[in-house]
Amino acid sequence: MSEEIIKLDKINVTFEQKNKRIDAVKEVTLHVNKGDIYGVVGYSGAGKSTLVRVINLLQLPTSGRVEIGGAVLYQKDEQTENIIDTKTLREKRRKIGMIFQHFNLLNEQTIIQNVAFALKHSGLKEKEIQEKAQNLLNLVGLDGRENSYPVQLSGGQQQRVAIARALANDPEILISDEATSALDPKNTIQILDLLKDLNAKLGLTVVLITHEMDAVKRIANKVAVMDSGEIVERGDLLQIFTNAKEKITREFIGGSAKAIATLQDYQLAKLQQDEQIFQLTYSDKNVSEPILIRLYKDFGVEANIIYSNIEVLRGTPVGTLFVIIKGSLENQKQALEYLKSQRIIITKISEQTLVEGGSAK
Ligand SMILES: Nc1ncnc2c1ncn2[C@@H]1O[C@H](COP(=O)(O)OP(=O)(O)OP(=O)(O)O)[C@@H](O)[C@H]1O
Repeated sequence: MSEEIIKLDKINVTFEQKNKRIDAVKEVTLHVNKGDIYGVVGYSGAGKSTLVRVINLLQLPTSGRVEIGGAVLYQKDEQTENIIDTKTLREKRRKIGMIFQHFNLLNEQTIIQNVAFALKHSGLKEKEIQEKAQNLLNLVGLDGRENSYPVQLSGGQQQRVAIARALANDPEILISDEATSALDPKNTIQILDLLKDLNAKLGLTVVLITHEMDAVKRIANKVAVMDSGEIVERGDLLQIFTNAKEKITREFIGGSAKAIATLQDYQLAKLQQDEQIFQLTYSDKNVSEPILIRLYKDFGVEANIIYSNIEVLRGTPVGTLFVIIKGSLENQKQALEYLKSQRIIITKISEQTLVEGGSAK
């Protein structure tokens, strides 16, 4: 079984202001396996930053339990509050790197000095610090730039420095809080690919906070959707993309999920008695196979495509078709069995699904 490196249980964070109480995080349980790239998406104000700051107790929860790498950092229920001692907390925090939208580099220092700064309390000798800082810069693709100053670098390069700095104390976890939000599309892709690379090379667990589903699609294996302080949906990337239940998830995913709204407005009313709508999702080698032609030839079932889309999830093309299948019930049943045998995920688009997802814009 995979090891759960982050275990947040029943986390609540409430901010009390003069006349106002803000429940920023409500009863959130989030478990992240070692080696996951776990995307947390949501609109601004959903509570994403507050939730991830709980992981290293930069934000103390109002109640709940925080366990990181098997150590309980914080636990509070009605009777008791237990928090790990300051010294151990400081050590634990060093094992959790963080990067942000703003790179927060020291502008008067060269980039190698910026990285070395994070090693000040590492116990290493000055020469070892310099060597390690250089290796980290090499790791993030900045060899040869060590004596540049932050202003001499592009945004993407500055974020690489911030990543090298975040990795200085060999963290097992990296929290990325909107780290690509200020970057142009090309740099965004490069930084995301670097995070994926570090995840593969170092076994680094990444928590990726973002409002951009494209970032999640590119590198995450799991995703949670936050809305008004709660996680409203979560799962494996493919599962969420093929079978999102919540309207807000569909809004984030766009593409085929949005097509459901169009179906409600347009297609469903036109269905004949011997017709049903299905969403077919297929990946890998299936993508190019002429499956629908076989449905007609082998099973006498007509399949009329009303929407098609291809997404690339973690480098794998995933196709989605919405089809109206027409034929006798028995033939339809056989055709669906055939599709299943081809490892195609079939979701019947029922009236209920359409109503639930229908108002997505
Ligand atoms: N220190 C604080 N004091 C009071 N309210 C806060 C504080 N920090 C966050 N909040 C409020 O908590 C809610 C959640 O904010 P949070 O920053 O976690 O959301 P977010 O999903 O990360 O959005 P963004 O991407 O805009 O940061 C918001 O209503 C915010 O105004």
